[in-house]
Amino acid sequence: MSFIPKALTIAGSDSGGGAGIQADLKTFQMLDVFGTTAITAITVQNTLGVTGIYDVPLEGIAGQIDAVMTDIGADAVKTGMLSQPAVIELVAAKVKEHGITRLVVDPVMIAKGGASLLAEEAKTVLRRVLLPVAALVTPNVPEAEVLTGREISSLEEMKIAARQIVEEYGACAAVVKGGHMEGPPVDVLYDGTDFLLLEGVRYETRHTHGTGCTFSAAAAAGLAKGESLEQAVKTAKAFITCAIRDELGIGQGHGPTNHWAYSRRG
Ligand SMILES: Nc1ncnc2c1ncn2[C@@H]1O[C@H](COP(=O)(O)OP(=O)(O)O)[C@@H](O)[C@H]1O
Ligand SMILES: Cc1ncc(COP(=O)(O)O)c(N)n1
Repeated sequence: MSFIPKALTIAGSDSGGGAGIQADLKTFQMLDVFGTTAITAITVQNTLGVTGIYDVPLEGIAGQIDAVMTDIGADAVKTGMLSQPAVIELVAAKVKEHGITRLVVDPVMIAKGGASLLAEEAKTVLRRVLLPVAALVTPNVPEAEVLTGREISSLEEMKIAARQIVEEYGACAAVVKGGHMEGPPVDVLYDGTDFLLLEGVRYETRHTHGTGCTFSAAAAAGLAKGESLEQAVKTAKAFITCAIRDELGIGQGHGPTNHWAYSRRG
């Protein structure tokens, strides 16, 4: 039997299928990685927004992580919605306990519809305990502003934020995503030594629900396959660009992206 790369996502469930655990699993599958899950919260969600959040008890989250790691294992792990400080502390402890090194942290804070997915007091905990064990952190610009306490309105300021996340908070690398900036969406990777700009084309569409989840899951899939960080984020950028470009038109609000598009591209 040939080697099957495996990735674990620790994140929230999106009943609408576009973000969270569902986006992560679809992305892993399309990139030939076997996906496993530890669900942190169940959101009642569709393309119009989030109308309920049910947190999974800590023992349940710990149990899922242990069940996966002690049997199946994971070549990479990613985190999404962690919602509460105690969940972040637990995940950081489990990362150390299981010796997880390829950890992608997507610091999910607010859903596209505006619902808060991370408690206010959790933001400092995230910075203090999870960033130091991350191989890659993938904030969008508003998340990078919260993490660094800086306003970001230019490419230069995105670079400063990416460097701060690595040099001050201890992550191995950070990519600050430019989807919320004006003009072409450029993402900035800092790996502790060099900057890499991931250039993109902006598509005018409202179907961008789950773009951050999908990007970070694709990066985790690349790391699970043993790709270099640079290769993994380049593939992630291509994957999300195709997924936004070939919109599905599902739902009445911010619809999901197209997880088939990258492998079906011409
Ligand atoms: N309209 C768009 N067209 C093309 N790429 C986009 C668009 N919006 C976001 N992206 C890309 O999708 C990814 C996620 O972007 P972003 O919106 O910044 O994060 P999040 O989904 O976490 O808010 C990034 O690679 C970004 O450059
Ligand atoms: C369970 C869950 N996790 C993450 C997001 C963020 O995704 P987005 O910012 O693209 O709406 C979400 N809406 N729901």
